[in-house]
Amino acid sequence: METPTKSATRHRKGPVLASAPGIPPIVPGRLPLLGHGLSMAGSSNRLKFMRDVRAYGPIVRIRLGPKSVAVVNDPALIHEMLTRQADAFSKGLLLEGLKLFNKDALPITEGRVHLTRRRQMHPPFHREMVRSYVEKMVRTSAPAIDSWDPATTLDMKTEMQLITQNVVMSALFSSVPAREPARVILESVDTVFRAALLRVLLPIRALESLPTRGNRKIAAASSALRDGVTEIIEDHQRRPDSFQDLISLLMNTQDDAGKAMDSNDILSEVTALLAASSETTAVVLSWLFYELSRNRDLERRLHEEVDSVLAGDELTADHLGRLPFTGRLVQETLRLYAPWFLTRQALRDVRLGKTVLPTGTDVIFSPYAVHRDPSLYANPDRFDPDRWHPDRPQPPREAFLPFGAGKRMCIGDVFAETEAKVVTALIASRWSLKAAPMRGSVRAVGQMTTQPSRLRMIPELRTDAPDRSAQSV
Ligand code: HEM
Repeated sequence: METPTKSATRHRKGPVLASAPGIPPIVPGRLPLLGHGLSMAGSSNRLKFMRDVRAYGPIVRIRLGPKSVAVVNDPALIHEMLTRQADAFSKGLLLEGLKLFNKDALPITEGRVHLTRRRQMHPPFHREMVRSYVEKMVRTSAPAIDSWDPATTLDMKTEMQLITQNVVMSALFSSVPAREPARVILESVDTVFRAALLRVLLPIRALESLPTRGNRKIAAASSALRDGVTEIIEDHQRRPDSFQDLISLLMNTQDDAGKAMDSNDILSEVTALLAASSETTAVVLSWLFYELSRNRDLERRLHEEVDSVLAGDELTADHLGRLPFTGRLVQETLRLYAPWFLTRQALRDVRLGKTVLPTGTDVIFSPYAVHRDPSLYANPDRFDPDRWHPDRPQPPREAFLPFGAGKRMCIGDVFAETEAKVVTALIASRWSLKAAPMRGSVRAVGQMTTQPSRLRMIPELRTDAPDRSAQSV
Protein backbone atom coordinates (compact mmCIF):
# COMPACT_ATOMS: atom_id res chain seq x y z
CA MET A 1 0.00 0.00 0.00
CA GLU A 2 1.28 3.52 -0.75
CA THR A 3 2.27 5.47 2.33
CA PRO A 4 0.23 8.57 3.04
CA THR A 5 2.01 11.92 3.27
CA LYS A 6 4.05 12.42 6.43
CA SER A 7 1.52 14.82 7.93
CA ALA A 8 -1.22 12.20 7.55
CA THR A 9 -0.85 10.46 10.88
CA ARG A 10 -4.59 10.88 11.54
CA HIS A 11 -7.27 10.31 9.00
CA ARG A 12 -8.57 13.86 9.04
CA LYS A 13 -5.18 14.99 7.70
CA GLY A 14 -4.89 12.11 5.23
CA PRO A 15 -4.12 12.59 1.55
CA VAL A 16 -6.96 13.77 -0.61
CA LEU A 17 -7.87 10.89 -2.91
CA ALA A 18 -10.00 11.44 -5.95
CA SER A 19 -13.66 10.59 -5.34
CA ALA A 20 -17.03 12.24 -5.84
CA PRO A 21 -18.51 14.21 -2.90
CA GLY A 22 -20.13 11.85 -0.38
CA ILE A 23 -18.33 8.80 -1.84
CA PRO A 24 -15.52 7.44 0.35
CA PRO A 25 -12.03 7.60 -1.19
CA ILE A 26 -10.47 4.35 -2.36
CA VAL A 27 -7.29 3.31 -0.54
CA PRO A 28 -4.33 3.22 -2.96
CA GLY A 29 -2.41 0.04 -3.73
CA ARG A 30 -5.11 -2.24 -5.16
CA LEU A 31 -4.22 -4.82 -7.81
CA PRO A 32 -6.29 -5.89 -10.82
CA LEU A 33 -8.66 -8.77 -9.91
CA LEU A 34 -7.38 -9.18 -6.34
CA GLY A 35 -7.98 -5.58 -5.26
CA HIS A 36 -6.52 -5.20 -1.75
CA GLY A 37 -6.94 -8.95 -1.21
CA LEU A 38 -3.17 -9.40 -1.15
CA SER A 39 -2.79 -6.94 1.74
CA MET A 40 -5.41 -9.01 3.56
CA ALA A 41 -3.97 -12.39 2.51
CA GLY A 42 -1.19 -12.63 5.11
CA SER A 43 -2.68 -12.96 8.57
CA SER A 44 -0.22 -10.44 10.10
CA ASN A 45 -0.52 -8.06 7.11
CA ARG A 46 -4.26 -7.82 7.71
CA LEU A 47 -3.77 -6.28 11.12
CA LYS A 48 -1.27 -3.75 9.80
CA PHE A 49 -3.50 -3.00 6.81
CA MET A 50 -6.50 -2.27 9.06
CA ARG A 51 -4.35 0.15 11.07
CA ASP A 52 -2.84 1.76 7.97
CA VAL A 53 -6.17 2.48 6.26
CA ARG A 54 -7.14 4.73 9.17
CA ALA A 55 -4.82 7.38 7.71
CA TYR A 56 -6.97 7.76 4.59
CA GLY A 57 -10.19 9.03 6.11
CA PRO A 58 -13.08 8.41 8.53
CA ILE A 59 -14.63 6.11 5.89
CA VAL A 60 -12.63 4.68 2.99
CA ARG A 61 -13.14 2.08 0.29
CA ILE A 62 -11.10 -1.05 -0.41
CA ARG A 63 -11.61 -3.89 -2.87
CA LEU A 64 -11.68 -7.53 -1.80
CA GLY A 65 -11.56 -9.53 -5.02
CA PRO A 66 -14.58 -8.34 -6.99
CA LYS A 67 -16.25 -6.62 -4.01
CA SER A 68 -15.98 -2.95 -3.12
CA VAL A 69 -16.07 -2.62 0.65
CA ALA A 70 -16.34 0.47 2.85
CA VAL A 71 -14.09 0.58 5.92
CA VAL A 72 -15.49 2.75 8.71
CA ASN A 73 -12.52 4.03 10.75
CA ASP A 74 -13.96 6.76 12.93
CA PRO A 75 -15.11 5.35 16.31
CA ALA A 76 -17.97 7.86 16.56
CA LEU A 77 -19.27 6.74 13.15
CA ILE A 78 -18.82 3.07 14.06
CA HIS A 79 -20.83 3.68 17.20
CA GLU A 80 -23.54 5.49 15.25
CA MET A 81 -23.71 2.60 12.77
CA LEU A 82 -24.05 0.03 15.59
CA THR A 83 -26.54 1.95 17.71
CA ARG A 84 -28.62 4.87 16.33
CA GLN A 85 -28.52 3.56 12.75
CA ALA A 86 -28.42 -0.15 13.58
CA ASP A 87 -31.71 -0.84 11.80
CA ALA A 88 -30.19 0.33 8.51
CA PHE A 89 -27.58 -2.47 8.54
CA SER A 90 -27.52 -6.26 8.45
CA LYS A 91 -24.54 -8.25 9.69
CA GLY A 92 -23.04 -8.48 6.21
CA LEU A 93 -20.15 -10.48 4.78
CA LEU A 94 -19.21 -12.32 7.96
CA LEU A 95 -22.80 -13.49 8.29
CA GLU A 96 -22.67 -14.96 4.79
CA GLY A 97 -19.48 -16.82 5.73
CA LEU A 98 -20.98 -18.22 8.90
CA LYS A 99 -24.02 -19.54 7.04
CA LEU A 100 -21.62 -22.27 6.06
CA PHE A 101 -22.56 -24.18 9.18
CA ASN A 102 -25.39 -22.22 10.78
CA LYS A 103 -28.67 -21.61 9.19
CA ASP A 104 -30.54 -19.59 11.73
CA ALA A 105 -28.69 -18.86 14.97
CA LEU A 106 -28.61 -15.70 17.10
CA PRO A 107 -25.36 -14.22 15.68
CA ILE A 108 -26.76 -14.35 12.14
CA THR A 109 -30.52 -13.85 12.44
CA GLU A 110 -31.82 -10.45 11.41
CA GLY A 111 -34.60 -8.01 12.23
CA ARG A 112 -37.56 -9.09 14.31
CA VAL A 113 -36.47 -12.74 14.49
CA HIS A 114 -33.16 -11.60 15.97
CA LEU A 115 -34.80 -9.35 18.55
CA THR A 116 -37.19 -12.08 19.67
CA ARG A 117 -34.46 -14.73 19.84
CA ARG A 118 -32.12 -12.37 21.67
CA ARG A 119 -34.80 -11.56 24.27
CA GLN A 120 -35.52 -15.28 24.72
CA MET A 121 -31.87 -16.20 25.12
CA HIS A 122 -30.86 -13.35 27.40
CA PRO A 123 -31.79 -14.77 30.86
CA PRO A 124 -28.83 -17.21 31.12
CA PHE A 125 -26.46 -14.31 30.29
CA HIS A 126 -27.86 -11.93 32.88
CA ARG A 127 -25.19 -10.66 35.34
CA GLU A 128 -26.81 -12.44 38.31
CA MET A 129 -27.03 -15.75 36.42
CA VAL A 130 -23.40 -15.48 35.35
CA ARG A 131 -22.48 -14.93 38.99
CA SER A 132 -24.20 -18.21 39.78
CA TYR A 133 -21.94 -20.03 37.27
CA VAL A 134 -18.71 -19.10 39.08
CA GLU A 135 -18.69 -22.28 41.14
CA LYS A 136 -19.14 -24.38 37.96
CA MET A 137 -16.45 -22.34 36.20
CA VAL A 138 -14.03 -23.16 39.03
CA ARG A 139 -15.05 -26.82 39.22
CA THR A 140 -14.60 -27.25 35.47
CA SER A 141 -11.34 -25.41 34.95
CA ALA A 142 -9.42 -26.09 38.20
CA PRO A 143 -8.76 -29.82 37.50
CA ALA A 144 -7.29 -29.01 34.07
CA ILE A 145 -5.10 -26.24 35.53
CA ASP A 146 -4.02 -28.37 38.51
CA SER A 147 -3.05 -31.22 36.21
CA TRP A 148 -0.39 -29.23 34.35
CA ASP A 149 3.07 -30.66 34.57
CA PRO A 150 6.12 -28.36 34.80
CA ALA A 151 7.95 -30.78 32.50
CA THR A 152 5.39 -30.22 29.71
CA THR A 153 5.10 -27.29 27.37
CA LEU A 154 1.57 -25.97 26.88
CA ASP A 155 0.23 -24.97 23.50
CA MET A 156 -1.52 -22.00 25.06
CA LYS A 157 -4.34 -21.38 22.60
CA THR A 158 -5.40 -25.03 22.54
CA GLU A 159 -5.05 -25.40 26.30
CA MET A 160 -7.06 -22.25 27.00
CA GLN A 161 -9.64 -23.24 24.39
CA LEU A 162 -10.18 -26.64 26.00
CA ILE A 163 -10.78 -24.85 29.30
CA THR A 164 -13.09 -22.14 27.93
CA GLN A 165 -15.06 -24.59 25.81
CA ASN A 166 -15.62 -26.84 28.81
CA VAL A 167 -16.63 -23.87 30.97
CA VAL A 168 -19.29 -22.82 28.45
CA MET A 169 -20.48 -26.39 27.98
CA SER A 170 -20.68 -26.96 31.70
CA ALA A 171 -22.39 -23.65 32.58
CA LEU A 172 -24.80 -23.46 29.64
CA PHE A 173 -25.25 -27.06 28.42
CA SER A 174 -24.60 -29.08 31.64
CA SER A 175 -22.09 -31.19 29.76
CA VAL A 176 -18.34 -31.58 30.17
CA PRO A 177 -16.82 -33.82 27.50
CA ALA A 178 -13.57 -35.70 28.12
CA ARG A 179 -10.40 -34.23 26.63
CA GLU A 180 -10.47 -36.09 23.31
CA PRO A 181 -14.13 -35.48 22.34
CA ALA A 182 -13.62 -31.87 23.49
CA ARG A 183 -10.64 -31.60 21.18
CA VAL A 184 -12.68 -32.91 18.22
CA ILE A 185 -15.35 -30.25 18.81
CA LEU A 186 -12.68 -27.59 19.19
CA GLU A 187 -10.83 -28.52 16.00
CA SER A 188 -14.09 -28.69 14.07
CA VAL A 189 -15.05 -25.20 15.22
CA ASP A 190 -11.59 -23.95 14.18
CA THR A 191 -11.85 -25.48 10.70
CA VAL A 192 -15.32 -24.13 10.10
CA PHE A 193 -14.28 -20.68 11.35
CA ARG A 194 -11.28 -20.54 9.03
CA ALA A 195 -13.44 -21.51 6.07
CA ALA A 196 -15.92 -18.75 6.95
CA LEU A 197 -13.11 -16.21 7.08
CA LEU A 198 -11.76 -17.27 3.70
CA ARG A 199 -15.23 -16.81 2.21
CA VAL A 200 -15.20 -13.22 3.42
CA LEU A 201 -11.70 -12.32 2.30
CA LEU A 202 -11.86 -14.15 -1.02
CA PRO A 203 -15.53 -14.07 -1.94
CA ILE A 204 -15.31 -16.25 -5.07
CA ARG A 205 -18.27 -18.63 -4.78
CA ALA A 206 -17.12 -21.08 -7.47
CA LEU A 207 -14.18 -22.15 -5.25
CA GLU A 208 -16.48 -23.32 -2.47
CA SER A 209 -18.16 -26.19 -4.26
CA LEU A 210 -15.01 -27.73 -5.78
CA PRO A 211 -14.24 -31.23 -4.42
CA THR A 212 -10.87 -30.07 -3.03
CA ARG A 213 -9.14 -31.51 0.03
CA GLY A 214 -9.86 -28.27 1.89
CA ASN A 215 -13.58 -28.38 1.10
CA ARG A 216 -13.77 -32.05 2.10
CA LYS A 217 -12.08 -31.16 5.40
CA ILE A 218 -14.66 -28.42 6.00
CA ALA A 219 -17.54 -30.82 5.30
CA ALA A 220 -16.04 -33.40 7.70
CA ALA A 221 -15.54 -30.74 10.41
CA SER A 222 -19.13 -29.51 10.04
CA SER A 223 -20.47 -33.00 10.43
CA ALA A 224 -18.21 -33.82 13.44
CA LEU A 225 -19.45 -30.64 15.08
CA ARG A 226 -23.05 -31.54 14.39
CA ASP A 227 -22.56 -35.07 15.77
CA GLY A 228 -20.93 -33.82 18.99
CA VAL A 229 -23.65 -31.26 19.64
CA THR A 230 -26.54 -33.53 18.61
CA GLU A 231 -25.50 -36.03 21.28
CA ILE A 232 -25.82 -33.37 24.00
CA ILE A 233 -29.21 -32.20 22.76
CA GLU A 234 -30.54 -35.77 22.52
CA ASP A 235 -29.53 -36.35 26.12
CA HIS A 236 -31.62 -33.31 27.11
CA GLN A 237 -34.56 -34.62 25.06
CA ARG A 238 -34.35 -38.05 26.71
CA ARG A 239 -34.20 -36.63 30.26
CA PRO A 240 -35.87 -33.20 30.12
CA ASP A 241 -36.40 -33.03 33.88
CA SER A 242 -32.72 -33.51 34.65
CA PHE A 243 -31.60 -30.17 33.27
CA GLN A 244 -32.18 -26.48 33.84
CA ASP A 245 -29.87 -24.75 31.43
CA LEU A 246 -29.73 -22.93 28.12
CA ILE A 247 -30.63 -26.04 26.13
CA SER A 248 -33.74 -26.65 28.26
CA LEU A 249 -34.63 -22.99 27.79
CA LEU A 250 -34.35 -23.38 24.01
CA MET A 251 -36.41 -26.58 24.11
CA ASN A 252 -39.21 -24.65 25.83
CA THR A 253 -38.95 -21.57 23.62
CA GLN A 254 -41.68 -20.57 21.17
CA ASP A 255 -41.62 -17.93 18.45
CA ASP A 256 -44.18 -15.10 18.19
CA ALA A 257 -46.61 -17.50 16.44
CA GLY A 258 -46.34 -20.01 19.31
CA LYS A 259 -44.18 -22.46 17.32
CA ALA A 260 -41.52 -24.36 19.32
CA MET A 261 -37.92 -24.55 18.13
CA ASP A 262 -37.16 -27.80 16.32
CA SER A 263 -34.01 -29.89 16.86
CA ASN A 264 -32.20 -28.24 13.97
CA ASP A 265 -32.85 -24.76 15.35
CA ILE A 266 -31.48 -25.83 18.74
CA LEU A 267 -28.52 -27.52 17.08
CA SER A 268 -27.68 -24.32 15.20
CA GLU A 269 -28.03 -22.17 18.29
CA VAL A 270 -25.84 -24.40 20.46
CA THR A 271 -23.21 -24.76 17.73
CA ALA A 272 -23.14 -21.01 17.20
CA LEU A 273 -22.67 -20.40 20.91
CA LEU A 274 -19.74 -22.80 20.99
CA ALA A 275 -18.21 -21.08 17.99
CA ALA A 276 -18.74 -17.58 19.41
CA SER A 277 -17.58 -18.28 22.92
CA SER A 278 -14.58 -20.52 23.30
CA GLU A 279 -11.87 -19.24 20.96
CA THR A 280 -12.65 -15.59 21.74
CA THR A 281 -12.12 -15.97 25.48
CA ALA A 282 -9.24 -18.45 25.06
CA VAL A 283 -7.32 -15.99 22.92
CA VAL A 284 -7.72 -13.27 25.54
CA LEU A 285 -6.35 -15.60 28.23
CA SER A 286 -3.42 -16.68 26.03
CA TRP A 287 -2.43 -13.07 25.36
CA LEU A 288 -2.86 -12.10 28.99
CA PHE A 289 -0.37 -14.72 30.18
CA TYR A 290 1.99 -13.94 27.34
CA GLU A 291 2.02 -10.26 28.38
CA LEU A 292 2.61 -11.26 32.01
CA SER A 293 5.55 -13.44 30.99
CA ARG A 294 7.10 -10.32 29.45
CA ASN A 295 6.43 -8.16 32.48
CA ARG A 296 7.32 -9.77 35.77
CA ASP A 297 6.28 -6.71 37.75
CA LEU A 298 2.69 -7.04 36.51
CA GLU A 299 2.78 -10.76 37.26
CA ARG A 300 4.02 -10.06 40.79
CA ARG A 301 1.14 -7.60 41.34
CA LEU A 302 -1.35 -10.19 40.09
CA HIS A 303 0.08 -12.84 42.42
CA GLU A 304 -0.06 -10.43 45.37
CA GLU A 305 -3.70 -9.54 44.70
CA VAL A 306 -4.83 -13.13 44.19
CA ASP A 307 -2.85 -14.43 47.20
CA SER A 308 -4.18 -11.78 49.56
CA VAL A 309 -7.82 -12.03 48.42
CA LEU A 310 -8.05 -15.83 48.15
CA ALA A 311 -5.66 -16.53 51.02
CA GLY A 312 -5.58 -20.19 49.95
CA ASP A 313 -9.41 -20.54 49.85
CA GLU A 314 -11.35 -21.80 46.86
CA LEU A 315 -12.37 -18.98 44.51
CA THR A 316 -16.04 -17.92 44.75
CA ALA A 317 -18.18 -15.21 43.15
CA ASP A 318 -17.68 -13.07 46.27
CA HIS A 319 -13.94 -12.86 45.64
CA LEU A 320 -14.31 -11.47 42.12
CA GLY A 321 -15.28 -7.92 43.14
CA ARG A 322 -12.12 -7.78 45.24
CA LEU A 323 -9.79 -8.48 42.32
CA PRO A 324 -9.65 -5.06 40.57
CA PHE A 325 -6.12 -5.46 39.19
CA THR A 326 -7.05 -8.85 37.69
CA GLY A 327 -10.04 -7.09 36.09
CA ARG A 328 -7.79 -4.39 34.63
CA LEU A 329 -5.47 -7.04 33.17
CA VAL A 330 -8.47 -8.59 31.40
CA GLN A 331 -9.69 -5.19 30.21
CA GLU A 332 -6.27 -4.22 28.81
CA THR A 333 -5.97 -7.56 27.01
CA LEU A 334 -9.43 -7.00 25.51
CA ARG A 335 -8.20 -3.61 24.27
CA LEU A 336 -4.89 -4.73 22.79
CA TYR A 337 -6.13 -7.92 21.15
CA ALA A 338 -9.69 -7.03 20.17
CA PRO A 339 -11.43 -8.57 17.12
CA TRP A 340 -9.59 -7.26 14.06
CA PHE A 341 -12.65 -7.03 11.83
CA LEU A 342 -16.43 -7.11 11.97
CA THR A 343 -18.85 -6.58 9.10
CA ARG A 344 -22.16 -4.98 8.21
CA GLN A 345 -24.16 -4.38 5.03
CA ALA A 346 -26.30 -1.30 4.30
CA LEU A 347 -29.98 -2.31 3.94
CA ARG A 348 -30.84 1.09 2.47
CA ASP A 349 -29.00 4.29 1.54
CA VAL A 350 -27.47 5.46 4.80
CA ARG A 351 -25.77 8.74 5.64
CA LEU A 352 -22.85 8.21 7.99
CA GLY A 353 -21.03 11.47 8.73
CA LYS A 354 -20.39 13.14 5.38
CA THR A 355 -20.67 9.89 3.46
CA VAL A 356 -23.65 8.21 1.88
CA LEU A 357 -23.39 4.42 1.81
CA PRO A 358 -25.69 3.17 -0.96
CA THR A 359 -28.01 0.19 -0.39
CA GLY A 360 -26.04 -3.05 -0.44
CA THR A 361 -22.68 -1.50 0.55
CA ASP A 362 -20.52 -3.99 2.41
CA VAL A 363 -18.89 -2.44 5.47
CA ILE A 364 -16.03 -3.58 7.68
CA PHE A 365 -14.65 -2.03 10.85
CA SER A 366 -11.86 -2.97 13.20
CA PRO A 367 -12.06 -2.72 17.00
CA TYR A 368 -8.38 -3.84 17.00
CA ALA A 369 -7.30 -0.84 14.91
CA VAL A 370 -9.48 1.63 16.87
CA HIS A 371 -7.98 0.35 20.13
CA ARG A 372 -4.47 1.00 18.83
CA ASP A 373 -5.07 4.51 17.56
CA PRO A 374 -2.53 6.86 19.23
CA SER A 375 -5.03 9.72 19.19
CA LEU A 376 -7.33 7.66 21.43
CA TYR A 377 -4.82 5.76 23.59
CA ALA A 378 -1.41 7.01 24.73
CA ASN A 379 1.35 4.52 23.80
CA PRO A 380 -1.31 2.31 22.20
CA ASP A 381 0.94 -0.72 21.63
CA ARG A 382 2.01 -0.84 25.26
CA PHE A 383 0.32 -3.36 27.55
CA ASP A 384 -0.59 -1.08 30.45
CA PRO A 385 -3.45 -2.29 32.68
CA ASP A 386 -3.06 0.82 34.83
CA ARG A 387 -4.50 2.95 32.02
CA TRP A 388 -7.87 1.60 33.24
CA HIS A 389 -7.32 2.77 36.81
CA PRO A 390 -10.35 4.93 37.76
CA ASP A 391 -8.00 7.80 38.71
CA ARG A 392 -6.65 7.97 35.15
CA PRO A 393 -8.50 9.80 32.30
CA GLN A 394 -10.57 7.24 30.40
CA PRO A 395 -10.93 7.03 26.59
CA PRO A 396 -14.24 8.08 24.98
CA ARG A 397 -16.91 5.40 25.46
CA GLU A 398 -17.15 4.56 21.75
CA ALA A 399 -13.37 4.01 21.52
CA PHE A 400 -13.55 0.72 23.45
CA LEU A 401 -15.58 -1.92 21.66
CA PRO A 402 -14.14 -5.43 22.14
CA PHE A 403 -17.69 -6.76 22.31
CA GLY A 404 -19.18 -4.48 19.65
CA ALA A 405 -22.08 -2.19 20.59
CA GLY A 406 -25.81 -1.76 20.26
CA LYS A 407 -28.39 -4.46 19.66
CA ARG A 408 -25.84 -6.92 18.20
CA MET A 409 -23.37 -6.46 21.03
CA CYS A 410 -21.93 -9.69 22.39
CA ILE A 411 -24.57 -11.40 24.53
CA GLY A 412 -21.76 -13.18 26.42
CA ASP A 413 -19.73 -10.11 27.46
CA VAL A 414 -20.32 -10.52 31.21
CA PHE A 415 -19.85 -14.28 30.91
CA ALA A 416 -16.53 -13.81 29.09
CA GLU A 417 -15.17 -11.20 31.49
CA THR A 418 -16.16 -13.28 34.51
CA GLU A 419 -14.68 -16.44 33.03
CA ALA A 420 -11.44 -14.65 32.10
CA LYS A 421 -11.10 -13.31 35.65
CA VAL A 422 -11.82 -16.71 37.17
CA VAL A 423 -9.33 -18.60 34.99
CA THR A 424 -6.65 -15.89 35.41
CA ALA A 425 -6.98 -16.00 39.19
CA LEU A 426 -6.95 -19.82 39.26
CA ILE A 427 -3.81 -20.04 37.15
CA ALA A 428 -2.08 -17.23 39.05
CA SER A 429 -2.81 -18.81 42.42
CA ARG A 430 -0.71 -21.81 41.45
CA TRP A 431 1.49 -21.20 38.43
CA SER A 432 3.88 -18.77 36.83
CA LEU A 433 3.84 -19.24 33.06
CA LYS A 434 7.06 -18.68 31.12
CA ALA A 435 7.18 -18.36 27.33
CA ALA A 436 8.96 -21.44 25.92
CA PRO A 437 12.04 -20.72 23.78
CA MET A 438 10.90 -20.60 20.16
CA ARG A 439 12.29 -19.77 16.77
CA GLY A 440 10.91 -16.36 15.79
CA SER A 441 8.78 -14.01 17.83
CA VAL A 442 5.14 -14.35 18.86
CA ARG A 443 3.09 -12.29 16.39
CA ALA A 444 -0.52 -11.22 16.45
CA VAL A 445 -2.35 -12.71 13.48
CA GLY A 446 -5.84 -11.93 12.23
CA GLN A 447 -7.90 -15.08 11.96
CA MET A 448 -11.52 -15.02 13.17
CA THR A 449 -9.98 -13.56 16.33
CA THR A 450 -6.74 -11.66 16.87
CA GLN A 451 -4.62 -14.54 18.04
CA PRO A 452 -0.97 -15.37 18.74
CA SER A 453 0.87 -16.89 15.75
CA ARG A 454 2.11 -19.66 18.01
CA LEU A 455 2.46 -19.51 21.75
CA ARG A 456 3.97 -22.23 23.87
CA MET A 457 4.41 -21.73 27.58
CA ILE A 458 5.98 -23.66 30.43
CA PRO A 459 4.11 -23.77 33.75
CA GLU A 460 6.35 -23.26 36.78
CA LEU A 461 4.86 -24.15 40.11
CA ARG A 462 4.83 -21.10 42.38
CA THR A 463 6.76 -21.75 45.55
CA ASP A 464 5.69 -18.48 47.17
CA ALA A 465 1.90 -19.01 46.95
CA PRO A 466 -0.07 -19.62 50.17
CA ASP A 467 -1.31 -23.14 50.98
CA ARG A 468 -2.23 -24.57 47.58
CA SER A 469 1.41 -24.54 46.40
CA ALA A 470 2.14 -27.21 48.99
CA GLN A 471 -0.31 -29.60 47.29
CA SER A 472 1.04 -32.18 44.88
CA VAL A 473 1.21 -31.42 41.15
C1 HEM B 1 -13.52 -12.29 25.11
C2 HEM B 1 -14.49 -13.00 24.58
C3 HEM B 1 -15.46 -12.50 23.56
C4 HEM B 1 -15.33 -11.50 22.63
C5 HEM B 1 -14.12 -10.60 22.39
C6 HEM B 1 -16.57 -11.45 21.89
C7 HEM B 1 -16.83 -10.54 20.88
C8 HEM B 1 -18.06 -10.42 20.25
C9 HEM B 1 -18.41 -9.38 19.34
C10 HEM B 1 -17.48 -8.27 18.89
C11 HEM B 1 -19.68 -9.58 18.94
C12 HEM B 1 -20.51 -8.68 18.04
C13 HEM B 1 -20.26 -8.96 16.57
C14 HEM B 1 -20.90 -7.91 15.69
O1 HEM B 1 -21.39 -6.88 16.14
O2 HEM B 1 -20.86 -8.14 14.47
C15 HEM B 1 -20.15 -10.78 19.59
C16 HEM B 1 -21.41 -11.34 19.40
C17 HEM B 1 -21.84 -12.48 20.04
N1 HEM B 1 -21.17 -13.18 21.02
FE1 HEM B 1 -19.35 -12.74 21.77
N2 HEM B 1 -17.41 -12.42 22.36
C18 HEM B 1 -16.79 -13.07 23.39
C19 HEM B 1 -17.30 -14.08 24.17
C20 HEM B 1 -18.56 -14.63 24.03
C21 HEM B 1 -19.13 -15.64 24.89
C22 HEM B 1 -18.43 -16.22 26.13
C23 HEM B 1 -20.36 -15.96 24.37
C24 HEM B 1 -21.39 -16.95 24.87
C25 HEM B 1 -21.22 -17.77 25.88
C26 HEM B 1 -20.56 -15.13 23.20
C27 HEM B 1 -21.68 -15.18 22.39
C28 HEM B 1 -21.95 -14.24 21.40
C29 HEM B 1 -23.19 -14.24 20.61
C30 HEM B 1 -24.32 -15.25 20.70
C31 HEM B 1 -23.10 -13.13 19.76
C32 HEM B 1 -24.18 -12.67 18.77
C33 HEM B 1 -25.11 -11.68 19.47
C34 HEM B 1 -26.19 -11.11 18.55
O3 HEM B 1 -26.01 -11.03 17.35
O4 HEM B 1 -27.23 -10.72 19.11
N3 HEM B 1 -19.45 -14.35 23.02
N4 HEM B 1 -19.15 -11.27 20.39
